[in-house]
Amino acid sequence: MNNMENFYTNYFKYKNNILHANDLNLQEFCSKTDTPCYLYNKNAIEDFASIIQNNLKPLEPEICYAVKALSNISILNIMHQMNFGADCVSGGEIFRALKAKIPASKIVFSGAAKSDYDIEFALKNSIGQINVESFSEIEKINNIGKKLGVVQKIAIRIRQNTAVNTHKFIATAGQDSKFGISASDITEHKISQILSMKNIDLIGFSIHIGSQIFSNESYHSAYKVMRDVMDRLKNSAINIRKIDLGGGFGVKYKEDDGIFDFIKYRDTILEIFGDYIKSGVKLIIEPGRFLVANSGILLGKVLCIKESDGEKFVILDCGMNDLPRIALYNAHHDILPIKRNNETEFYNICGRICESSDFFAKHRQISSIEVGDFVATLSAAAYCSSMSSEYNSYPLISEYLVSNANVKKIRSSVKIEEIVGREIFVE
Ligand SMILES: Cc1ncc(COP(=O)(O)O)c(C=O)c1O
Ligand SMILES: N[C@@H](CCCC[NH3+])C(=O)O
Repeated sequence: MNNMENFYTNYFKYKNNILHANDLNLQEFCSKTDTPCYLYNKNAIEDFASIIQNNLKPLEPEICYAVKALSNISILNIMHQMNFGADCVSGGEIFRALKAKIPASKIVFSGAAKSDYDIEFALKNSIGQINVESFSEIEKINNIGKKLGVVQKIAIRIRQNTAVNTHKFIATAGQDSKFGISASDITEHKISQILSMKNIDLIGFSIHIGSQIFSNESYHSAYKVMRDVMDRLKNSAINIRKIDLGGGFGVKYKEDDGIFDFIKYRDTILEIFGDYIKSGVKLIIEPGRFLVANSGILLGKVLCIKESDGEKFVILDCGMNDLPRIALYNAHHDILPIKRNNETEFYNICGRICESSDFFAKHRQISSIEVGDFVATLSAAAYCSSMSSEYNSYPLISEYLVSNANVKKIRSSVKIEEIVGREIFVE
């Protein structure tokens, strides 16, 4: 694999015109399993992790995987085996990370606003760091810390108010961003107030400007904002021990997409924070998408093919409930039939949900398919299962993990009886 690439093509390949995940024949797999389902490739995740580790080695960052990207506990345990911590945005994600054996000390709790319940859960479990996003949240943590007899380490998330080069729905910076505390509000006076709180230990700053970012300029300008705040506070009593740089590294969804330039990224960090790193301050990064996106596929079956007014429609037994990214962000996902032949056709490939935005691809040329054939939607690991829903009363689907040629189930689908069983029938 090209050291800088993290595309899926090394992990999902045709052999004798049948798509394989490593050495696993996906035609055989789909024929005997419960499609639709997701299938993730452990070898791919490990390789994508090495790309980050190798390129950022000189910085020795602590890597905290952003759990929201793909939150299955077996995936989190792969991250743990690689010595990564977890970036969580809810008590539920902290629960998952702990269940996956990630040490509490390696858990960072981020999020625009946190409930008392979640803060209490975090403090009771002695998590490593909370990235705070408002001054009122700091007071809340201090009060809960007092009640529990805990001193909580926090970092202040700095708001970046200039636009970031990515889809506007996945930017967490810009004028209308709800995330973080404005740099101008982080004054020496505020810092001394925080330092006087007995149940708070202010250990540094954090920033996260959005997701699927390729532009080094976006990182450069955000990290400069962070550095300027740190410089301005040089004479305060703050003892900076952690600089949390967030995640957001862009991945390839199609052949002609760019690749994230980790060397430029590394140089930017060294340029802006080199002196802090030299003096022993630890960096944290929080990659989510980059570690998993191209490790996974969504496997579905063709339920129906029809031609209507000259347009060919393929309808699959999965949909936007399983993979909402296309409907939400007009995202591109490659689609490959499991059995390939020499004929191609242009299809509108749709999900089975009763929404017109439920499609996988419009006018996409792929190898011709028939009813009953299996189809893979690629790059389906980041923000797919974790954002899926039971819309139209379709249960969440199974998840599988392949490692070399071995495949294991890592989540079972549920039965409709279980879903309806949560409801309370009031007549
Ligand atoms: C605070 C925080 N850190 C890390 C991430 C991970 O981002 P990505 O999956 O783009 O690396 C997110 C998601 O945007 C986030 O909100
Ligand atoms: N859900 C988004 C990423 C959001 C990242 C979290 N702030 C996506 O599918 O691309």
